[in-house]
Amino acid sequence: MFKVLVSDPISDLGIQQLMDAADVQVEKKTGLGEDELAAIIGEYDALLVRSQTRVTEKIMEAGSKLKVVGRAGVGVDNIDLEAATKRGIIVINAPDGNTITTCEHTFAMMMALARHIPQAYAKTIGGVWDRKSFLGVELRNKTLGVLGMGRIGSEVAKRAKAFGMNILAFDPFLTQERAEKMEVKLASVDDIVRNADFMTVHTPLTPDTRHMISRPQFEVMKKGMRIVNCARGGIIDELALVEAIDEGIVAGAAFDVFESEPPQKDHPFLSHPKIIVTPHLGASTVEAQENVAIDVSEEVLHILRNEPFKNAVNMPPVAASVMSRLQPYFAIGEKLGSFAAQSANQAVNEIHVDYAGDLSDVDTLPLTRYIVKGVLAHHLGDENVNIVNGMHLAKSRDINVVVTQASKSKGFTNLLTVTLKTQNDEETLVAGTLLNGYGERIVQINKFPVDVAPEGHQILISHHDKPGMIGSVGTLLGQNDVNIASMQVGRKIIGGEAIMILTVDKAVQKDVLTQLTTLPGLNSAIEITL
Ligand SMILES: NC(=O)c1ccc[n+]([C@@H]2O[C@H](COP(=O)([O-])OP(=O)(O)OC[C@H]3O[C@@H](n4cnc5c(N)ncnc54)[C@H](O)[C@@H]3O)[C@@H](O)[C@H]2O)c1
Ligand SMILES: O=C(O)[C@H](O)COP(=O)(O)O
Repeated sequence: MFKVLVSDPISDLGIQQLMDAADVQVEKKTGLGEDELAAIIGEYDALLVRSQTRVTEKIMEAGSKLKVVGRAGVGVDNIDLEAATKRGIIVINAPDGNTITTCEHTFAMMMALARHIPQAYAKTIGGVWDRKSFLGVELRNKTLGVLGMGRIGSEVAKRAKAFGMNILAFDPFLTQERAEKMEVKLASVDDIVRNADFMTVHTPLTPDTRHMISRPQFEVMKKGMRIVNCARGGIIDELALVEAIDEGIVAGAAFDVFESEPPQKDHPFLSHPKIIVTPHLGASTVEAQENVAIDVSEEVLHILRNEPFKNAVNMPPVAASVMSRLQPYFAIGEKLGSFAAQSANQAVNEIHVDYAGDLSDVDTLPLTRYIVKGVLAHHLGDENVNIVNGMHLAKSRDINVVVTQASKSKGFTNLLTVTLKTQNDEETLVAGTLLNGYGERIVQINKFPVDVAPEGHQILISHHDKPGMIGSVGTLLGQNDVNIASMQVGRKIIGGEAIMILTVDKAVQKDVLTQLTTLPGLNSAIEITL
């Protein structure tokens, strides 16, 4: 039974599939401090959060069973990604579910700013009928500068066009071609600052974007600018903004987010007549909360059940087209890695993976992660390695991961060859393929061609090719109550070196392997479990 802790308010409807899953127990405990969370996290396999819970290194350290942190939303700045990656904790988010909702909130803020709605509301309900103080401006024919043209920024630009606005857009990844397609004008930050009437930011908070609008930008800013921030506090320098408003450069600002949340009671935004604020409500609609919770619950289930999942924040994204080509190979890739590590059973210096045939023209990194996981898990334990931290663990142990593509596929439609180089410059090679209609097959072990299904308990025997070997191995295993399900023999030349690979029904005792090595002509016997 997997235990999932929900530590922020997350939509019940959205997490219904987790609550309904027979193998999952969901517990909700919101409002916990770091120490309180660290004290209980050890019991849980998954943690679901929004932006309130700070998932710090201390919490991950205490989360000995933690496999995944699911963020029901976009921003993961409340999660220590480096600490998660180091420990193999997968961090996933729900990047699409709240895009429209946040875009609509941006518009609500822009309209409220243009028409002084919060200020007018406050006065009206206070009994003052003031029709003079709140002269607004239209959006029509105004220029809107959009900084960050990702999911939300693009939707904002689309809607702003419907309001008759002209759009200046800046994003390091926005090409001229895409800008034209979206009917926006590609601009620099400086162009926007100097020419826009309204400006809205939709970037993440990074070292690059922190205070990207600060004193130098305010100094050259078009007079009367109105600024909206529904992205992250800190993109716009808060103190410099207040100064710019007081100096008459900026006409007003609408902020949903703060450099520190919640803001201190004496934060200058909270009492400024030209600044309107909401308490980080950008994603707070019924629809968005349901969407993000559904998305994140689905992925958490996949991860807990060891099923392939789409994207993790602490791994590079994989295009759906690449994923659909690679996914069928994940299981055999991991098994080949594990088989190679178990048969080498020595410290590994290099993991060399060669992809051929169908796998020669696709970005195979996600598949390599499974192979590396398979190799390392034999030495480090299944619970300590996964596809998120495998590459990191290999690097930290000075294990080179070398990938080649497009070598000969030896007649197979697809061929994965894993070669482990070990300390004494020895090599262990295992190659496998997915055979149409027959599934996974190991087709080569070291220099010997074989045809073996990689599953269950196997015994890999190295021996001299001579009459009676199969019989003596079979007899000895029979005497020890080990039932053989299948057997394959591989050799290069008659009477030379050979290998035997047996699939047996249960784990083999160590002393049975020792007895096998006493048989005349038998060099080694290794048990391999897949
Ligand atoms: N207020 C809320 O409740 C709320 C809700 C959802 C998202 N957000 C925040 O909104 C922001 C945008 O979300 P999104 O889903 O559109 O993300 P996104 O990843 O789709 O888009 C972000 C864009 O910013 C661009 N960018 C990065 N650095 C930049 C720079 N220096 N200058 C200009 N552009 C830069 C990226 O290229 C990308 O296109 C994030 O910070 C997210 O956390 C806030
Ligand atoms: O990054 C996000 O998704 C937003 O900031 C929403 O945060 P929330 O889930 O805490 O509302």
